[in-house]
Amino acid sequence: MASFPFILQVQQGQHQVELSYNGQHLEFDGADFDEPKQSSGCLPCGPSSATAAGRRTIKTVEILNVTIEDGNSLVVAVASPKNGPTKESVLERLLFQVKDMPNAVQWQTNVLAHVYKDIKRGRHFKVLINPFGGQGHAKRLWENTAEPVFKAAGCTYDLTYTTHRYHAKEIAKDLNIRLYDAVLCVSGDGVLHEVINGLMERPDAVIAHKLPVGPIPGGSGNALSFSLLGEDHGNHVTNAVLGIIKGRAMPVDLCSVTQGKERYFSFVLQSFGLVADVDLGTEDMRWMGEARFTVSALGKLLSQKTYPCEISYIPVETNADKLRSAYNHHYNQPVVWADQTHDELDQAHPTIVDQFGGINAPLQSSDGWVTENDEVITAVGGKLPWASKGMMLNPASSPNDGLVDLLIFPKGTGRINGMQIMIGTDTGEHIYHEKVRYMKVKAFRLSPKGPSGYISIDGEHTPWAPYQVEAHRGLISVLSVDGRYARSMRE
Ligand SMILES: Nc1ncnc2c1ncn2[C@@H]1O[C@H](COP(=O)(O)OP(=O)(O)OP(=O)(O)O)[C@@H](O)[C@H]1O
Repeated sequence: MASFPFILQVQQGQHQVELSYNGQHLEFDGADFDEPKQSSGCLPCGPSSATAAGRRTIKTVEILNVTIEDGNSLVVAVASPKNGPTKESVLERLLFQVKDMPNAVQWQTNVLAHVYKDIKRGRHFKVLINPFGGQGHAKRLWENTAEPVFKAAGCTYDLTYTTHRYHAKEIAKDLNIRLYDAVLCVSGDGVLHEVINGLMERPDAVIAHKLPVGPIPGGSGNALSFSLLGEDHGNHVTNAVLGIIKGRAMPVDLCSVTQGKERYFSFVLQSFGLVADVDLGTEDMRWMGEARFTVSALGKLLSQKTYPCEISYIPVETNADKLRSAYNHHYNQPVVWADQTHDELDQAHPTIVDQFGGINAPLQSSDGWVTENDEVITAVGGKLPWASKGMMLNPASSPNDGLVDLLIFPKGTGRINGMQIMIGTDTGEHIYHEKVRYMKVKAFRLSPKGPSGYISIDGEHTPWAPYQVEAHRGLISVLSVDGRYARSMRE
């Protein structure tokens, strides 16, 4: 391979421009990005970030494609942060006139080989769109924002609009997985939950569970998207698409949830009490978008309603400061990708066996179970830091530590403490509040004692009956550029 920097002289109208790629950045020297013609064909129109000297720098991860078009145009397609407070990425097509075609073709080949060094270029996706997710904007988000970015990157796809509940699950169960590099859901977490459960229920789950998934935020909560992209970018469609095009398969744990004779796989939250009420009891507030969760949670915290239950768990760490140290230690370790690790499901172990026996097995004292009979405001197990925008319930969550985060707001919290805790969930600081219990557990079992109420598994309404949860390491993979979730705990 040629050595860095790869340099190409091109023309941009009257300007002579030098394109220089050094393996980390692409630098444009002499370009004038202020003229609208330079972003012709961009969807949406690209921002200007030219400096006085006509220099501009684009990171490798932001480069989608380099194409030669109309015989003598070199087009560099990028998705980079726009100027302004949100720093949301936007698609731009930067257009130059080629002066020396053989050199331009060589430059294109060298740059693309490096930009897509560890990742397949021109991936083919199965795309599922829930036209009714969130506030019903998923179709528009796909057509106006996501699709142009995939096209610019040379990706292709088969598209299906979900027409009914469980449609995504049916599709995942029947999908010819060999055709696709990933399944993408333009939806909330509910459709992703269906896809994951569809893949896990297949007779060939041993192979199917390896098909990566990718969220494109089109629901109300978008917990996976926020966890991947962070508080500021979780709702940004172009950022999500960039992560899908340039990401690698990151191993992500699934929780096995057993209830009666059923088993579900959960990747977001298993909630009881207030959080389940907020999740499932606010359908009539869907018009509010993600604000429905905050508004409803506030009302319910003020009411101080409690829910009797028995909770058993196998604790691993119950101290919030120690959880933060462990989080930071782990966060600084090198990333491990799905193709560099083994999970529990392989030809030698073709089914997932719950180490702690599931809901119908007696609790073994040798496993270290602790049991509490009490009333709680809410008890939530989970595997993702963010539950929605401004609601970081499980800040110590890790994609693949093989453990479940368990959060309990006990009875008697009081309104003032309740308000402080609620404010704390914005940044995850609630876990340090004296009235909050937050821990890592190997498994937990929750038996509701009240007459009726909500239990939510990833936003799905499940029966009012005892359930048991344990995590299984790296059972699915999610496309990610960073190989870890966005930072959710302070250093
Ligand atoms: N065409 C459809 N008609 C009715 N329901 C649908 C349709 N397509 C999907 N669904 C159901 O909608 C549910 C919620 O979908 P989704 O997760 O996309 O949105 P959401 O609930 O707004 O988002 P979030 O889970 O982030 O809160 C899914 O469980 C799915 O079964």
